[in-house]
Amino acid sequence: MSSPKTIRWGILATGEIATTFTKDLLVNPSTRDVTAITHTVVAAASSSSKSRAESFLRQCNCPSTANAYGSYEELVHDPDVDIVYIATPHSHHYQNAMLALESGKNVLCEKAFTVNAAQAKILVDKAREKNLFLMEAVWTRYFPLCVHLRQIIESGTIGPVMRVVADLSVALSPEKSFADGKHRMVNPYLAGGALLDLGVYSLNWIFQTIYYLQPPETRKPPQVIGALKMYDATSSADETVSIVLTFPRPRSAGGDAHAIATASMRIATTAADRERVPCVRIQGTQGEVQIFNAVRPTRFRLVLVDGTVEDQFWSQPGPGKGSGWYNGFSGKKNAEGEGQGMFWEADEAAFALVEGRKEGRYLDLEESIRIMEVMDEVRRQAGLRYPDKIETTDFPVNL
Ligand SMILES: NC(=O)C1=CN([C@@H]2O[C@H](COP(=O)(O)OP(=O)(O)OC[C@H]3O[C@@H](n4cnc5c(N)ncnc54)[C@H](OP(=O)(O)O)[C@@H]3O)[C@@H](O)[C@H]2O)C=CC1
Ligand SMILES: O=C1OC[C@@H](O)[C@H](O)[C@H]1O
Repeated sequence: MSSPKTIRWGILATGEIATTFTKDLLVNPSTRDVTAITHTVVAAASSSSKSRAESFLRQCNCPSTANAYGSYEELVHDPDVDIVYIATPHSHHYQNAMLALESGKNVLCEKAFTVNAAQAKILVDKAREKNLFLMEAVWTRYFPLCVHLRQIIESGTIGPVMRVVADLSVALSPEKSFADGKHRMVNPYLAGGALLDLGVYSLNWIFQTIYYLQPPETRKPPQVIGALKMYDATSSADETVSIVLTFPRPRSAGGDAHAIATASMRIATTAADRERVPCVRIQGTQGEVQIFNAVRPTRFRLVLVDGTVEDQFWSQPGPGKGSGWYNGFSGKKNAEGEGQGMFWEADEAAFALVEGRKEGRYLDLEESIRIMEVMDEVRRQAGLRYPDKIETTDFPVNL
């Protein structure tokens, strides 16, 4: 057996998700039966200071040889970096990804991909021009649970999918949690709000079960009707979003499919029992699949019209040890023997590099653009615009 190919990562930014991702990246891939690739971290950069990058590398147990940088520019010029993981707020993705691509680096960029579709298209063009890999890090889509879900749909078990209802809502008490208005969830200068932060997951559940499963030549953008409620009268961050989508589909595929995407940082999906109330329902003519966690799902329920009710479980292998990894504001810690599950998207990026692919298999760049277009349209209908300096497609812009 040939030895695994090691992918050398550079981590751009040192906040919450950068920490979780980096810890997950360093979980031994053999714990999830991946043997052809491994990951290492060769560098991390903080825009605040070199010492912040140093303490990040220590905190994540990165190799002692990893370079710490006090600027993102230094990171993207490190010749040892194969791929840059971008973990800044949404507002910064376009500038940071452009910086990395211009410097010849492959990129895995956190969700939401950019602030608007125009930025996303320019990044995609740049990646193609430079023949580089680029992927949006919607980690949930790479979970084996989601791969299996899509296989179930393709097998016809639930019949043609006619409707998907998807919600990601968390009661965050924003006035209390983010009182000074600076937090990325409510700060318009960071493209904060429910739509880009949470709604993007709801849209991904819908897109992956309706749009992605159509042959590329029949995929058409959905019609969109959206409503946004703003967080407060003075802020341009939304707290609750509801979107109705109609996906045009050939009659042979079941005809048009409907979907409803919702998200909120004001009220939770369910006030009490998250284990019993599904947040995503994928409904076909012969049955449905129910999902109980829209971000880090570990179980789904298959309910068929013949009366079958079956729960299926997927673990997230890793060292866990209740180490306080990021759990979406829940404050819960991962159990002993668990990882977060961000390694699946990292594996997909690594396999793409090894195989010479320039896009991910489970969420390609055209679809990331389509999803950004839906969010643009919702904002257009609701009259929500972020500050010019983060909506711009100019590069470079000092944010
Ligand atoms: N996949 C997932 O489950 C999750 C994804 N996310 C996504 O990850 C991204 C970052 O979120 P998260 O890690 O929670 O955010 P944090 O605020 O914890 O971290 C963001 C980091 O970005 C850097 N940064 C650069 N410029 C700014 C700026 N002007 N304001 C704030 N930070 C800045 C900072 O790192 P430095 O000082 O080192 O440069 C900062 O630590 C978002 O796009 C979010 O949607 C977030 C949570 C979960
Ligand atoms: O990506 C995310 O996943 C979990 C959410 O709670 C968080 O706000 C978001 O950024």
